[in-house]
Amino acid sequence: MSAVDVPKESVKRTKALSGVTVLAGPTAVGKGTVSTFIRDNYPDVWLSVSATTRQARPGEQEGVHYFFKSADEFDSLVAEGEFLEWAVVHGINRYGTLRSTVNAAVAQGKSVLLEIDLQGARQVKEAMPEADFVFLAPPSWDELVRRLVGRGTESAEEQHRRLETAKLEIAAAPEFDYIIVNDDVSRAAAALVDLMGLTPHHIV
Ligand SMILES: Nc1nc2c(ncn2[C@@H]2O[C@H](COP(=O)(O)OP(=O)(O)O)[C@@H](O)[C@H]2O)c(=O)[nH]1
Ligand SMILES: Nc1ncnc2c1ncn2[C@@H]1O[C@H](COP(=O)(O)OP(=O)(O)O)[C@@H](O)[C@H]1O
Repeated sequence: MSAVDVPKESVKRTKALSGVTVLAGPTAVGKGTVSTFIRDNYPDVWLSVSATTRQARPGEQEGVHYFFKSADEFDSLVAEGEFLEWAVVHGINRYGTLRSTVNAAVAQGKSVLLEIDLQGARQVKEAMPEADFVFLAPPSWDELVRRLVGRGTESAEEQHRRLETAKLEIAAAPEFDYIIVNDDVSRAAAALVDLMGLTPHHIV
């Protein structure tokens, strides 16, 4: 796998705060890790809980990590227009953001964060162009490969497939308003929270 150039950090605000921030980025860059860190350390951020057809993993709770749905339940939600966006991610499972939960949080003045994939980010951009779009980038291509391999949750074949997708996702970085490099989880989380107009406190 040949190395590809990764984008540099760019967090200078270029548009008005909208209350909705979309975080996307390539596989294994640390989207889940940064989101979990934010959920645990920044209660002022309202982290959207997605619906998914994938199986719950040990320790995952309904309504905290995801709303777990059967394929039929997911179909009904799609048919009823309940999704702000949804996509098939990594070829198998469907994931989507429920319109009602996001709208309710926005109406209450919450700072909403959606951690979704690139296909979903593009759909939100169509529906809510005023939202803030943040791309989470790896410090380097080699580090992204190390994180994917180090996580050890995919077969070698699946890792290869995800890295091919990651190249396309990295090429889409210019579609985003801001870029945060996930070099250090607490620093990247603080940069994101700062961008969302909230006070990033320092955790020792
Ligand atoms: N489009 C979209 N993607 C989502 C949503 N929720 C999660 N994802 C993406 O789905 C992918 C898989 O997430 P997850 O099931 O946690 O698996 P893991 O990232 O492989 O541990 C990640 O790329 C997430 O960004 C959503 O509501 N919509
Ligand atoms: N800033 C970081 N430095 C080093 N390792 C990281 C960092 N952020 C995440 N990781 C590790 O990289 C791997 C992929 O992170 P994960 O959150 O699962 O990625 P994603 O949700 O984007 O697929 C995990 O093993 C995680 O512990």
